[in-house]
Amino acid sequence: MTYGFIGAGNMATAMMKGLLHANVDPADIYVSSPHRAKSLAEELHINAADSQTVIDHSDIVVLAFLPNQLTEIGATLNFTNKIVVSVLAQITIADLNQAIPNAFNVRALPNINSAIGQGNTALAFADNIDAAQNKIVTHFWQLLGNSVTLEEEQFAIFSAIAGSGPAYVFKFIDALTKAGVANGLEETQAASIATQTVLGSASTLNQSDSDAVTLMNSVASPGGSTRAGLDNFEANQFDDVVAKAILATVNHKHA
Ligand SMILES: NC(=O)C1=CN([C@@H]2O[C@H](COP(=O)(O)OP(=O)(O)OC[C@H]3O[C@@H](n4cnc5c(N)ncnc54)[C@H](OP(=O)(O)O)[C@@H]3O)[C@@H](O)[C@H]2O)C=CC1
Ligand SMILES: O=C(O)[C@@H]1CCC=N1
Repeated sequence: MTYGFIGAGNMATAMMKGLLHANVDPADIYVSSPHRAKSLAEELHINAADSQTVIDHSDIVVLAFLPNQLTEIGATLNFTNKIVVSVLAQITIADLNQAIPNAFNVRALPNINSAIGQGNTALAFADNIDAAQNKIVTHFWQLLGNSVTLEEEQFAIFSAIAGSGPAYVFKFIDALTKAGVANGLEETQAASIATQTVLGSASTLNQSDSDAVTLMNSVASPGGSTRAGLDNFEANQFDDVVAKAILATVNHKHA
């Protein structure tokens, strides 16, 4: 199986690193982009080429440029009979079928954790995709982590929580780090403590039969310091802050 990437930015790099993490042969990965592709290909020992060559050499073509570039790029390249997987946020199957007719189009919404095989990706398939093609695409995403088929109406909220979500988790880790520094820790030490705490907590929740609130309460000893902190989160309407940020994410329209 050969994999082509049109675009060599943050998300494309995460997916290509994820394939390599899953032991895909670097010789089977192709990438094109105006600036970054060549140096990235040298770094990852994969192939850089012009976009049409990438398409022609690939069994699966992944679109990983910005959403507002679809019409122009779609009009200049020939994707006939290719399986085309777009990760362009907010671009629907109908948009893809219009911009890239004569292809087998798939809409995907991944996240950057794909780079280490810990991705979480939503998928929607055009009507002309058959079972064998569905299997090829699903297998590709399984190499990069978890994937789920989702109604297109739910892509916006999936994108906010799973696609943008890593940024919000990193923001929380940064806030914990800053609080650690403000209270006397050295910065790299504070960052390491905060990161390990988030990593361990997510794993504990993932391996537990409990939900997040039950585990939260299990940390808060009666009359203890955690309850004081949780009360402060509550007084500052932490849930509301998060809900508003997610709503802003969902409602944002790409230029
Ligand atoms: N970042 C993320 O976590 C996620 C991103 N996405 C989606 O992924 C897509 C890319 O986002 P992201 O990686 O963050 O953005 P970046 O800005 O990092 O990457 C955009 C890439 O598009 C390339 N590009 C520009 N013009 C062309 C062209 N004509 N032909 C080929 N490539 C071109 C750029 O090339 P060059 O670098 O050479 O200038 C660049 O590598 C977006 O559509 C976004 O919605 C979806 C889910 C998560
Ligand atoms: O910020 C963005 O538009 C993309 C979509 C999800 C994550 N990054």
